[in-house]
Amino acid sequence: MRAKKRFGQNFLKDPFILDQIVQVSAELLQDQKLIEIGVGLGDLSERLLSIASLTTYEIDADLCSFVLQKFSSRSFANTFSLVNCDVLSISLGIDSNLNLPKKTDAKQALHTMSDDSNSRVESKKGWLANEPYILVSNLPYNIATRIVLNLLHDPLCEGFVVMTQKEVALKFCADTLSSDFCALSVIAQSAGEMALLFDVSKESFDPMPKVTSSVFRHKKSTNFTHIESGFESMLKMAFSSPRKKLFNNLLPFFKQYEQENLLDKIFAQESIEQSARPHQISTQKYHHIYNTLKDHL
Ligand SMILES: C[S@@+](CC[C@H](N)C(=O)[O-])C[C@H]1O[C@@H](n2cnc3c(N)ncnc32)[C@H](O)[C@@H]1O
Repeated sequence: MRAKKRFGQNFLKDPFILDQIVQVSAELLQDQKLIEIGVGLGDLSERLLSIASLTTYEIDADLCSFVLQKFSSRSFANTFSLVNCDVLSISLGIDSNLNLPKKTDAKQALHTMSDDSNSRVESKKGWLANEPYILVSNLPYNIATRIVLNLLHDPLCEGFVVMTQKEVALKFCADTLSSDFCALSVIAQSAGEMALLFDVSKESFDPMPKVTSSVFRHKKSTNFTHIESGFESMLKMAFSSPRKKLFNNLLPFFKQYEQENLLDKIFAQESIEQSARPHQISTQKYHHIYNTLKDHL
């Protein structure tokens, strides 16, 4: 079976790494549904079936036929469902975009976005299942960031174990003060607990990718509340020039709500130095900044 580059097909062949992924997944899994993105040649799916029933989403019809044929002669203790579709065509039902609200009706936009998000959480519709689930995947690298963001936003995704390029994993798992700390790290920490687990060398795959990969784990916080798109818009501005002062990056965001004076007060109240850079501020402080702005509108 020839790998298709456009679908990010780098198949994980190292049995030791495959077993390690299954082991950390088993530790995370309780009674949730188990879901995988990308069946590939079925090596990870086959091992995951030893711990639970599994639903796998796969875009490539050729791989679906190959794996169904391969599995036809085996009997698994658990049930396997293979869904041939593009996961990104499945509606998230939650607004995860990082676009700024329109300047003309900025105040209205900020309120509308938070109102919408509350009602969405209550609707109990998830991205990849309508019941609590854990996702395990060696992700297609070209869409890995989008997939991880979707999982972080989905209240029904209670956790995941994924492999991405190391560079992406470092961003999602970075802590304040690290040079990798960015908007993705703040979003990840807002949703729950992240842990960078281990690196995987290029040689573990066929075909070999150009870069090293890393496996990381997320556990959704038990008191998870929806991550508002207004908060994400603020983060986008905060990290727009990562080496510049946070104050200057945030000023245009506050200006559009006619609250530039409030930014000074928040910095004083939160004991944030005017010279602070975006990566030096904790996730908690970013929430305080956003909530104080919202309280003033
Ligand atoms: C990096 S490979 C991993 C395959 C296998 N799980 C493994 O570990 O070897 C990524 C898999 O995701 C599939 N894929 C790529 N884009 C997808 C999409 N948008 N929706 C569903 N599956 C996708 C690819 O066809 C491929 O099988």
